[in-house]
Amino acid sequence: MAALAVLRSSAPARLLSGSFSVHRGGLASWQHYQSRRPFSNNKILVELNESTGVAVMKMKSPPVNSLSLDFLTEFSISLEKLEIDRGCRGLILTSAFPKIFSAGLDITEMCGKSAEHYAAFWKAVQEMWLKLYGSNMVTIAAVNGSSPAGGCLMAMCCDYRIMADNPKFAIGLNETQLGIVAPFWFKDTMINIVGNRVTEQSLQLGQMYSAPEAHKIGLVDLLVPEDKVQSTAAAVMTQWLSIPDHARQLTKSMMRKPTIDRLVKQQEADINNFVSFITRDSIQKSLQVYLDRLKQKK
Ligand SMILES: CCCCCCCC/C=C\C/C=C/C(=O)SCCNC(=O)CCNC(=O)[C@H](O)C(C)(C)COP(=O)(O)OP(=O)(O)OC[C@H]1O[C@@H](n2cnc3c(N)ncnc32)[C@H](O)[C@@H]1OP(=O)(O)O
Repeated sequence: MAALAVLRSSAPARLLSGSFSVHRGGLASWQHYQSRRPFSNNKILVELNESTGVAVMKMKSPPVNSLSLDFLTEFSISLEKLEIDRGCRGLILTSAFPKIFSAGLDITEMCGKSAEHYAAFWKAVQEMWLKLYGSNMVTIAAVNGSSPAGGCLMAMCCDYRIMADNPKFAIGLNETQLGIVAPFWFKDTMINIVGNRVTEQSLQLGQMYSAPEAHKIGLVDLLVPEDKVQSTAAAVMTQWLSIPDHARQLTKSMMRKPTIDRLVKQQEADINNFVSFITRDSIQKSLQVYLDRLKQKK
């Protein structure tokens, strides 16, 4: 968080616009952030409304917004651009697809690849978490569909979660169902929202909660009809932005810094842990079985 605060105060918006090709239009128009990365297929659509200072980030990686290395890299770059843009104070994170917010980490990135690939992938997952959980902006997740594991983590990183009131949509950290283990920083993020007891049970069982259940345990803050998710997110954002930025940001930092520092202090060790865990034959087998089942369910 401290690192992001420094970035924000030291990079003038003019410089940002120049280096990242941010095109500014009239007051009422939406701005489109175009990524220049050659490998980018624009899996993330970002629209910044200059008059409100609110950006809407829509995940758009078919079919299910799984978090691949490319996706995560593009996500972190997009987020960093917004973070250092003084004209942007709030971020609404949502999905371009009805029914799916995000399917979580892309399982194919964790199967049958090299140790180097796993290390790069895990670093990208860490970066996504550090940037989103440590953001100075007001962040609101407009959860318009199911959101297992890494998808749930993204929503949990936000300051407030609004979910579509549909019992068919589920959210939770289901890692144990795949035969894997949610890392300590996933666990800490959940504890900070729902407390130790609920987290322990959820993680052991790999529990997915329907939208009403998630609301009941406090994993999501508000349930609204599917067609009201975006408008409600905008309305809640207005409330949050009425608080002076410096006071809100310092409070957020005070609450989240210990959790963030814990990973920052052992980022390399956490990558090594992940690589040695995911390369075990038994873990590779579990993931492959899970993936095959997913593909066969149709
Ligand atoms: C000792 C301590 C050591 C610590 C080490 C730490 C290790 C921790 C490692 C990792 C943490 C992991 C985090 C994760 O996020 S794992 C991912 C968990 N995600 C899931 O379980 C979601 C699985 N998907 C679903 O449940 C469903 O797909 C759905 C509800 C998201 C959507 O359902 P539906 O609309 O019916 O779509 P399909 O199921 O038909 O899927 C379409 C298509 O997409 C593929 N797919 C789905 N999810 C993923 C995914 N997460 N990754 C890759 N691919 C995915 C699916 O297979 C279909 O493919 P197709 O048949 O080829 O079309």
